Amino acid sequence: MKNVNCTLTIAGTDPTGGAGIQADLKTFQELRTYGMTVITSVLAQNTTGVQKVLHQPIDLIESQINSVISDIPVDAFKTGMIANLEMMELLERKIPEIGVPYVMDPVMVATSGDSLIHEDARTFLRDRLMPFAKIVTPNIPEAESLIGVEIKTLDDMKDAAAAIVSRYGAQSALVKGGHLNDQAADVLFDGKTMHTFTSERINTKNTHGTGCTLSAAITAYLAKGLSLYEAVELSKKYITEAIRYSFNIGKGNGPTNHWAPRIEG
Ligand SMILES: Nc1ncnc2c1ncn2[C@@H]1O[C@H](COP(=O)(O)OP(=O)(O)O)[C@@H](O)[C@H]1O
Ligand SMILES: Cc1ncc(COP(=O)(O)O)c(N)n1
Repeated sequence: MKNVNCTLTIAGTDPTGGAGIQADLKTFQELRTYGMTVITSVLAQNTTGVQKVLHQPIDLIESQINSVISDIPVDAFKTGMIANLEMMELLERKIPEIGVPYVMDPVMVATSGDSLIHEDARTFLRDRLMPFAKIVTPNIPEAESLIGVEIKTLDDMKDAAAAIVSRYGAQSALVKGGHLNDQAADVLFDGKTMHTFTSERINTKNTHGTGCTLSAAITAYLAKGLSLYEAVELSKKYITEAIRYSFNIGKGNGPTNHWAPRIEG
């Protein structure tokens, strides 16, 4: 019998370690799961933005997934940056094969403002991959792009979460309020009930990788067998402390601190 819960992220990289695969792996590790990675795109990026991108060949992405699932049972997995249509078509085949709770972080634009996904792939992500998701975790610009409506208030966020579930078939949607000015409230609609998770807004520019970290934490907690509500509640606490004690390094938006949630309880 295996003695650890196993997590997998399918995403792009960040050599400065703040976002993407690297943030996911740190989160998986801190939350005491066995973290694994499939790399979709290799990026040259840092706290100031994205300098270069190389998408991996589709057959190499498929082989990485096969290497993992033919050997080690995955308990929950997430996707982050899936840059183009070909990668999404591959994932449409592979997600049901992986067959465990799937967390979709619909990554579109980095904190720096750089676009991380081709325009034509957004529709595919929404219409073909979203129905597989146990939870999809858009930030406000991503939710606006998904439903085509502007989001300015908490009520708009709730409407967006409900629309994502009812229109596009995700089991649940967490619309994150990090981009609203006066609050750090996230809204979860689980198909039946609307929940709001609120924390104080921390006055910092160091928010590089916050979305990656939050969705990786949800994946880890789901892998450990927690309910969706518990997974989101604990992940919100994790990201709040990781932002509160974020590292003041780099010339742009610094990274989150993965030790903080543990040190501070
Ligand atoms: N300044 C902040 N203070 C506290 N929480 C924040 C802050 N900025 C973002 N968050 C939280 O971090 C998580 C990621 O949110 P967000 O920044 O909206 O996503 P993304 O990184 O995908 O753009 C959410 O739980 C959000 O509420
Ligand atoms: C490879 C990769 N994936 C995702 C993000 C988004 O990061 P954020 O969590 O700051 O929105 C990123 N900057 N790089």
